[in-house]
Amino acid sequence: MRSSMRRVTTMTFSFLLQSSPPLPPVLPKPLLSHEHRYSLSSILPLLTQRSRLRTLSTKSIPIMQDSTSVSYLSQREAAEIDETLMGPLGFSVDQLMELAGLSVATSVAEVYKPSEYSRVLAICGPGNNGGDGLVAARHLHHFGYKPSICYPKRTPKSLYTGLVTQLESLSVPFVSVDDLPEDLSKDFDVIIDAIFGFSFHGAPRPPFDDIIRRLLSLQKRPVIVSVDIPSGWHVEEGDNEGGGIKPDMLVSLTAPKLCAKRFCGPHHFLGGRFVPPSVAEKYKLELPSYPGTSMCVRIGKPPKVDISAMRVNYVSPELLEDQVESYPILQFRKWFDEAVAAGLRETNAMALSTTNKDRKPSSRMVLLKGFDENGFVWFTNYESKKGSDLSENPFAALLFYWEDMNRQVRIEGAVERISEEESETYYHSRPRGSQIGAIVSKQSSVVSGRHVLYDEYEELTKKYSDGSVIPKPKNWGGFRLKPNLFEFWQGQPSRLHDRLQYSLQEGNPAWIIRRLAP
Ligand SMILES: NC(=O)C1=CN([C@@H]2O[C@H](COP(=O)(O)OP(=O)(O)OC[C@H]3O[C@@H](n4cnc5c(N)ncnc54)[C@H](OP(=O)(O)O)[C@@H]3O)[C@@H](O)[C@H]2O)[C@@H](O)CC1
Ligand SMILES: Cc1cc2nc3c(=O)[nH]c(=O)nc-3n(C[C@H](O)[C@H](O)[C@H](O)COP(=O)(O)O)c2cc1C
Ligand SMILES: Cc1ncc(COP(=O)(O)O)c(C=O)c1O
Ligand SMILES: [K+]
Repeated sequence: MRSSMRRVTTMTFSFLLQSSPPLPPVLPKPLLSHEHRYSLSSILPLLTQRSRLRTLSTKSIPIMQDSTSVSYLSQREAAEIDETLMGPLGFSVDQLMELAGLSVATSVAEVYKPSEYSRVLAICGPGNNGGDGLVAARHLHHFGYKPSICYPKRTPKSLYTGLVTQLESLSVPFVSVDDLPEDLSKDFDVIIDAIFGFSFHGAPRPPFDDIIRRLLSLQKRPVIVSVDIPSGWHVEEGDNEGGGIKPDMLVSLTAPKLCAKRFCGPHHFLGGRFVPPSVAEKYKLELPSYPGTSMCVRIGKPPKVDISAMRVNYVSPELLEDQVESYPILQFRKWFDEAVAAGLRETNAMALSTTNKDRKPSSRMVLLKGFDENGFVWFTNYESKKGSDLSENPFAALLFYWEDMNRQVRIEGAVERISEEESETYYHSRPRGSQIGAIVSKQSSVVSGRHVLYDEYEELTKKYSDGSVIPKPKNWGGFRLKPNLFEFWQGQPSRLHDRLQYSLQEGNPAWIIRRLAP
C-alpha cells in the first residue's frame, strides 16, 4: 500500500482556487536550446514571454485575408512618399530607417524564433534598404539572435557609419564578400536581403550580382527575408523573368510596392507604422491597422501547411515514480501551480467528457472553479446537454492540456451536484453580466438568432440596473467530480512519454501508482 486516502483527508484544501503558493522546487536538467525543451526554473520568464508571443501571433496580429484591400505603390509614388515624409512632414531619414529596421526585426521574430533560427546574415546594399538591414540586425541582436553583416559597398555618410559603429560595439561580426562561404546553408539560418529597395533599376552590378546568384541556389535553409523588394526584382513588374530569388518572407515598408503582387512566398508582412493620415489620404492608401503595440502586421493569405507533417518533438524533465507525490491531488496542485506560475492562459480550462444513456460520448470545455480532496468543481446549466448526460450517466472524464509545459492530466470519476448554497455563493461572485447571461441562455437549446439573447439580456440589464440582487436560476449550479483515476503525462522525445497513473481499487482507500506505456 503506497499511501492512504484517509491521511490525505486530514489535510485542508481550499474549495475555491487560491492564488499560487510559493514556487515549486526546482526541476532537474538545464534549459536546452530547442523551443520545446524546458526546465521550469530556468524557463519561467521565457515561457511567459512565449505565451505572450503566441497570443500576439494567433490573436492580435490580424491576417488580411483579402490582399486586394491593400494598396500597392509604383516606384515613383514610393519615392514621392519618402520625400513628403522627410520634407513637409518633418521626419528624418534616421527615424524612418529605425522604424523600418525595427519592423523588419519584429516581423522576423514573429515567424522565425531565435531558438531555431539564431544565425542571421544581413546582406546590406549601398542605399537606405541596406540601412534598414543594419538597423534590423541590431534589433535582432537584442532579441537574442546572432547576426552577422555583409556590407560590401559602404556609404560614407554619418548615418551609415553610425549604424556600423553601433553594431561593432555589440561585437556583431562583419564578413567580406570574399569570406562568405560559397554555400550559405551551413552557416546561417536566416538571410536578411537588404541589398536593393525601391530605387533599384537595371541589372544588378558586382558584387551584388554574384551574391544574388548565391541566394538563388539556396534550398529550404537558410530562409530568405527580403526587405521591401526582393533584390534583383523589378520594383513594379517583379520577378519578370522568373529566375529571381524566391524569398520566404517579404517585409513591405510603408505600403507594398507593385512587385509584391507577384510575391507568393508564405509570409508577407507590412511594417512602417508611421504613415500620417494626410499621406494615406493623398496617395489613397488602403492599409491594414496594426494590432496593439505591434510594429508589423501580416498581409496576404496565411501560409498553407502540410497538416500531416505538423508535429512537435517534446523534450522535458523526466517524470519519475519516486519524484511524484503519493497523493494525486497534491501532484495536481503542484502541476496546476507550476502552470499558473508559468503564465499559461486559462490554466483552469478543461475538457469535460460525458456520455448519455445510449453510451454516446460528448466533450466540451468548462472552467475548473475549485478542487480539493472532495473533488473537482465546475458550473453550468443543469438542463444543458452535459447536464442531461450527467443525469443519465453520472460518470465523467476531465482533461487538462498545458501545451507550453508538454503536460496533460486526465481525471475520471463519479459526478454529483454541489449544494444549492455553494452554487448560490459562486453565482453571486460572478460579474453581473455573466449572471444575467446565465438567466438568458437556455443552454444547448436552439436559438432562432443572436438578437433573441441580446434583447432579453438588455431587458434584464435594465431591470437590474439599480444594483439589486440578480436571482440565480434554479437550473444553474455546480457539479463535482470525485476522482477514482488520475494520469499525469509528460511529453518526451520520440513519443516515449512518461505516463503515471494513480488509481483507486474498489473498497481500498490507497492510491496505486503505475507507469503506463506511452
Ligand atoms: N518611406 C519609406 O518608404 C522608407 C524607405 N526606406 C527604405 O529605403 C529604400 C529605398 O532606399 P533608396 O532610395 O536609398 O534605394 P535602395 O533601393 O536602397 O538602393 C539604392 C542604391 O542601390 C544602387 N543601385 C540601384 N540599382 C542598382 C543596380 N542595378 N546594381 C547595383 N546597384 C544599384 C544605387 O546606386 P545608383 O545606381 O543610384 O548609383 C543606390 O546606391 C526602401 O526600399 C526602403 O527599404 C526606409 O529606410 C525608411 C522608410
Ligand atoms: C475555455 C472555455 C471554458 C468554458 N467554460 C464553461 C463553463 O465553465 N461552463 C459552461 O457551462 N460552459 C463553458 N464553456 C462553454 C462550453 O464549452 C459549452 O459550449 C457549453 O457549456 C454547452 O455545452 P453542452 O451543450 O455540451 O452542455 C466554456 C467554453 C470554453 C471554450
Ligand atoms: C456558458 C458559460 N458558462 C460558464 C462559464 C464559466 O464562466 P465564469 O468564470 O464566469 O463562471 C463559461 C466560461 O467560458 C461559459 O462559457
Ligand atoms: K531588399
